[in-house]
Amino acid sequence: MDKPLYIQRFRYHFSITKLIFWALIFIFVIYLFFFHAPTTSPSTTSRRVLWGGPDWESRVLKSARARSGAGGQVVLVTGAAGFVGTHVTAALRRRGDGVVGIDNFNDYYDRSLKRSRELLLQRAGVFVVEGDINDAKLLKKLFGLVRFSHVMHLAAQAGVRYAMKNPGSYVNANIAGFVNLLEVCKSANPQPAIIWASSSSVYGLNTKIPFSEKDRTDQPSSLYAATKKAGEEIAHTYNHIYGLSITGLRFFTVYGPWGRPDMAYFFFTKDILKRKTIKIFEGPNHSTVARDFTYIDDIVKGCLAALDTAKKSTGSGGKKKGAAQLRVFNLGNTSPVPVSKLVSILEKLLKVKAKKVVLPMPANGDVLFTHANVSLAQRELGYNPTTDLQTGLKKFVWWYLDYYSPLGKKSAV
Ligand SMILES: O=C(O)[C@H]1O[C@H](OP(=O)(O)OP(=O)(O)OC[C@H]2O[C@@H](n3ccc(=O)[nH]c3=O)[C@H](O)[C@@H]2O)[C@H](O)[C@@H](O)[C@@H]1O
Repeated sequence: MDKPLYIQRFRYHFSITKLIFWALIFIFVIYLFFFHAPTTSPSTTSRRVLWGGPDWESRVLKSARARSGAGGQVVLVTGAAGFVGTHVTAALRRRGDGVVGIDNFNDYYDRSLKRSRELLLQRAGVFVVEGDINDAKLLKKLFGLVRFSHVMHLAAQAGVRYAMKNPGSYVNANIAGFVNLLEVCKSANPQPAIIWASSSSVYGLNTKIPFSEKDRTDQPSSLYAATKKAGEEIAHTYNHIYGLSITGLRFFTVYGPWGRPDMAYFFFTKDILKRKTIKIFEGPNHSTVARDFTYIDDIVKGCLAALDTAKKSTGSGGKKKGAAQLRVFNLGNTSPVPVSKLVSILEKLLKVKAKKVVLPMPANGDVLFTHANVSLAQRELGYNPTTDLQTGLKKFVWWYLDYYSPLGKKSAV
């Protein structure tokens, strides 16, 4: 039997109201999800309060204290829980410099490895502040507490191929973050001298070998390289306007213990041990792809020599007082090795035959080869790399097997 008309109307209106109500709830949830969810981008700071307070300040001050009798240098190391950052920080500490680290512990790769490196530095008496170089307040606070003589700027979004997946993280860390840091450095009193990590990737499509600092660097083949090249130009500007002393170091495929899991030598090791197939890229017409693999200890020596030979910045409080030092150096190994050779060394060290497939190099920003001419660094820094790939990989593999063994260092953290 048909219901009376007023009941039908009531039901009709009621269901429309219900529909509108749920639609509004749905829109609100979507809004919350997209605009208020904590960001997971690797290079952004989380919303947790990570710094400040008397205890935090006393840890910073303690870490910044140089050992008596040492050079009295006080260094802020950015990216201190990173691969190169950890090694450089530990070396500075060993020789008695005051060192404070800063790292945002982003999730670009396994955070627990970064925490293990932090623990290593903590045991050596270095405090790594958790924070982002884009946080101007934090940087100003640090410079308000400590008269840093140097900044070793190693924080970056690294990796050539990942730039196609997350371009924004490169702009955020390598450009915005660098500018933010330089802004704080230029206003500091005294202004620190800055040493920072550029990259061999700035040589891009350059075919003149070996790569020399005088060669062209205006043909980057990845966004990563473009942001590093931009960093070199930005360094020029801050040197020119504000009298900041700045040294850029072009690292060539750095490898070694405590390395980065996103790099080929690292994940090849992992995959070979797991009997997973690895991909080896080759160039056009089956040409070899090669890298000037450089061992971490050689890079550390280059970084410390750059710091020790850096002249003081000339400005103060944001004003330039005279011309300041501006340098760029290649830090490589001077002997490129084909990726296929890297794999055969790993096979011998791991005593496992790799399952491999050879593929044409995808258009992913990689270059075919790198080869450093380091004569400038030799002359000015006394830089002289001494570790060949076989020796360096042996040390890496020892570390890897120990760290990832059930009873290894990893389980101690
Ligand atoms: O020297 C540099 O400037 C750069 O060195 C490395 O970049 P890359 O040399 O590309 O190092 P890997 O990513 O470890 O690649 C090494 C070689 O292995 C090759 N590869 C990589 C991945 C893969 O699956 N198969 C493969 O054959 C690459 O094409 C490359 O020739 C670092 O990842 C960069 O952050 C750094 O700035």
